[in-house]
Amino acid sequence: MSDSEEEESPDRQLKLALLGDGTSGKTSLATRFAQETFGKQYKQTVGLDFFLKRITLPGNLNVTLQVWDIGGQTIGGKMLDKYIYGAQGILLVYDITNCQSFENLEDWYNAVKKANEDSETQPLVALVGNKIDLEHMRTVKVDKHQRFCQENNFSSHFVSAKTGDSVFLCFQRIAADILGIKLNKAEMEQSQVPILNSSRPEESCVWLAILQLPGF
Ligand SMILES: Nc1nc2c(ncn2[C@@H]2O[C@H](COP(=O)(O)OP(=O)(O)OP(=O)(O)O)[C@@H](O)[C@H]2O)c(=O)[nH]1
Repeated sequence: MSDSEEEESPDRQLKLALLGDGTSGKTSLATRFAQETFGKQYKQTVGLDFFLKRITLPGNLNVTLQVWDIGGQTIGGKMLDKYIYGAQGILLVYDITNCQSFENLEDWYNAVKKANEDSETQPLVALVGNKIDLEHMRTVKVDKHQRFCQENNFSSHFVSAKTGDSVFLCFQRIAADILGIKLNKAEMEQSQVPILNSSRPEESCVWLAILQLPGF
């Protein structure tokens, strides 16, 4: 066998876009996932931020996730279409303690449909209820969340960027769904625990760049 035949095949690359109202926790989810950090201080995303993280799915499949953290203020802006375009996965993020952030997902989803109206393939869409550490302040009923998922064929996720609860699992499930890979129960349970104290040496995390685009 020649050297080239022995070389590993290149990583799969997936583009995932985080959409939703300002303060729903998109940047916090991206940084929790890609950097295993959390900041209490709110700093509005202007335009978009961009993160990369490499994960390994069952079957030793290395996947590099490009996470596009799109600022909540971009809704209605002329760049939003371009940010969404080409994403294989969309995470519609809301804050479970903020009804308005849930109601406004309809507008975000419309923007996704518009950006993809000429595409042959449609992105996989996931509904992500964030801030489950604040369960006692929940104002968006789980029923409502589930109904929205069923009506639109979204996958369903509840996470906390603050504690890390289910954040890795959320990204892992979405990547696996896009690639048609089934995760078994053990794999899902392993990823569900808060990632605050776990070390995952097999994953390398590269924070690439922060693009701050004018006009929003
Ligand atoms: N308690 C709690 N607070 C959170 C969580 N996720 C985010 N926050 C807080 O919510 C605020 C907003 O979080 P961001 O991640 O900046 O929100 P965003 O959706 O990126 O906001 P934009 O940049 O305006 O689009 C910050 O003060 C975070 O610390 C969470 O899971 N639990």
